[in-house]
Amino acid sequence: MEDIVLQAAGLEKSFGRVRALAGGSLKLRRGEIMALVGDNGAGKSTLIKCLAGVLTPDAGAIETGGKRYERLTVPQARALGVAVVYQDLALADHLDVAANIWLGAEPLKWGVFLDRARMVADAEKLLARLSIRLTACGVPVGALSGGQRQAVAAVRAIAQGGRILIMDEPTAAMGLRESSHLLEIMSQLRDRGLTLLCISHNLPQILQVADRVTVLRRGVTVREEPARGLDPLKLAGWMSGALS
Ligand SMILES: Nc1ncnc2c1ncn2[C@@H]1O[C@H](COP(=O)(O)OP(=O)(O)OP(=O)(O)O)[C@@H](O)[C@H]1O
Repeated sequence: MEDIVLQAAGLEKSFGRVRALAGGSLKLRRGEIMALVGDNGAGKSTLIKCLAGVLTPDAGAIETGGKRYERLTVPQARALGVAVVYQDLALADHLDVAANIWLGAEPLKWGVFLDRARMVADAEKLLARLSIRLTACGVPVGALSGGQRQAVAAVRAIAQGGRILIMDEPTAAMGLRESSHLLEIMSQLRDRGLTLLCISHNLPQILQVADRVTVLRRGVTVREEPARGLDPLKLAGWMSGALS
């Protein structure tokens, strides 16, 4: 049976005269990587912002956690486990891995003092549970590679309750080795039962890890396909409209 964790249907959103979304839909299953693809301006960012509660759709609905929402606020989306791992990552470079994982949700001793020992122990436990190997937890994140930083941002989202992770171009500006490390981490997170929705322009690369692909064209979801064996050229054809 399909285990749907989030479903969006008929989402519409206009900015003045620009129709960014005109029928965006999406179905996310537990423990899958869904690639969200489309040409520039197809509405991908607008769609994920609606899911994360950053934008209010003009029409359509989002179903998650057994309820239907016509609008979500950011705190509501977070409480429902929807977390965006932003491209700029919003990490504190001078703080170490453990401090970044618990940033804004630090464990306290006697309700007042920062419980550093617990912070490190919990971070290490979580990384081990997710099978993510990073340099020691005491290293400032400013010294990590792009892939490792992205992993820290994803782990932070999970530590703070994220179950559906939205990643916008996670491997953009990364070298080959770094991006393949990150793709590996994404697969591990999927194998631990997390759901990943990932915007990507790099079709051959995202097809290496995605389970399914949603194609947006001019604000409309035109395809939802299994990723296995999908030809990137065919995918590009659906994106541009050269193939219907
Ligand atoms: N805040 C905004 N104000 C006005 N127009 C906007 C705004 N946000 C998005 N748009 C427009 O909506 C359309 C869809 O934009 P969106 O950023 O969602 O597309 P995208 O698929 O993410 O594109 P890209 O791959 O280039 O990031 C575009 O025409 C864009 O210019």
